[in-house]
Amino acid sequence: MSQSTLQAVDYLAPNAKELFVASLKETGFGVLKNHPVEQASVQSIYTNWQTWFNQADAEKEASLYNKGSQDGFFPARISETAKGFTQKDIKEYFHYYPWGQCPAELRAEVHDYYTKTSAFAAELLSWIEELSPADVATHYSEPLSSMIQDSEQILLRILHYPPLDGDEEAGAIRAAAHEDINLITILPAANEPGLQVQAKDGSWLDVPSDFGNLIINIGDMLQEASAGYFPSTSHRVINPQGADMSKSRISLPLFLHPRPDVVLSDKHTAKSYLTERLTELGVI
Ligand SMILES: O=C(O)CCC(=O)C(=O)O
Ligand SMILES: [Fe+2]
Repeated sequence: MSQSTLQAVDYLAPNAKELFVASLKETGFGVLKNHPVEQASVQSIYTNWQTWFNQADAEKEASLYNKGSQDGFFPARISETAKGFTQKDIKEYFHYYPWGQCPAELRAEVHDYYTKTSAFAAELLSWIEELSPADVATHYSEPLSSMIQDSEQILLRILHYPPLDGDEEAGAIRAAAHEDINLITILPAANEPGLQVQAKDGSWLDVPSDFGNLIINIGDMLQEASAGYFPSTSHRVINPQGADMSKSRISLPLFLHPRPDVVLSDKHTAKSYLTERLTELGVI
C-alpha cells in the first residue's frame, strides 16, 4: 500500500468518486475530507458520551446489552475477543439501534447522527456500485444502496477506550486486529490516534486521523457480495504510550448492515453471515 493510497479525498472534487472507490479497491479503506457529516455533531456526541462512560459501572450496567438483540452497553468484562485472539480488547461500548436501549438524554442526538450518516452511506454505496466493473456488479443481488434501505440492523457503536493504568493483561490492546462484518463502516476520526490498517505486505500503517476526516472501510459482507473484488482489510487500535496512556479515546463507527433477508452470495444471506460471525466472537 503506497502512502498516497490513504490520503484524504476531497468529497467536493470533481473526481472524488473515482479516487475514493480506487482507494477502497486498493486498500479496503478510503478517507474523505469536506464531507457532509457535521463535525460539531460528532464532537458533541464524543463529549456527552464521555460523561456517560465516566459513570460508575453499576449505573452503566442498568443499560446492559440484551443478548439476543445486541442493543445496549457492553462492559469491558464482556467486551469482544477478536477472531483468533484469546485476550479481550481494552474497551467498553454501547450499541445504538433506533428500536433499542439508549439513555433518554442522549437519544435525540445519536438518532439524528444515525439517520443522516446512514443516508450519506447510501450515497457512498451507490458510488461503489457505479464504479464496480460489470463482472463484479453482476454478483449484486440488488443495488448496494437498497440493501440497507429500511434495514433495522444498521448499528451505531459508541466506543470508549479507557485510560490505561499499566495493569493490563500482557499483549492486550485497545482493539486487536479484526475485519468488520458489515457492508461498509463509516468512522469519523477519533479524538485520539491509534487506528492502523494492515497493508498487503503485512505491515501496519497509521490511518490519517486528522479530526474532521471521515474514514470508510469495506466489511466482510461487501467482500462476500463482490466476490472478493473489494477487500475487507484488517485493522486495529494500538495502545497509547507515555503521557497519552492517561487519556480516554472515543470513537463512533456506524456499521452498515443490510436487511437480514438480503442475499450476499450463493452461500450466504446477511442473516446467516452475521450469525456465523457473532458466534465466532463469542457475543451470542
Ligand atoms: O476505534 C476505532 O477507531 C476503530 C474501531 C473498530 O474498528 C471497530 O469497532 O470495529
Ligand atoms: Fe473495525
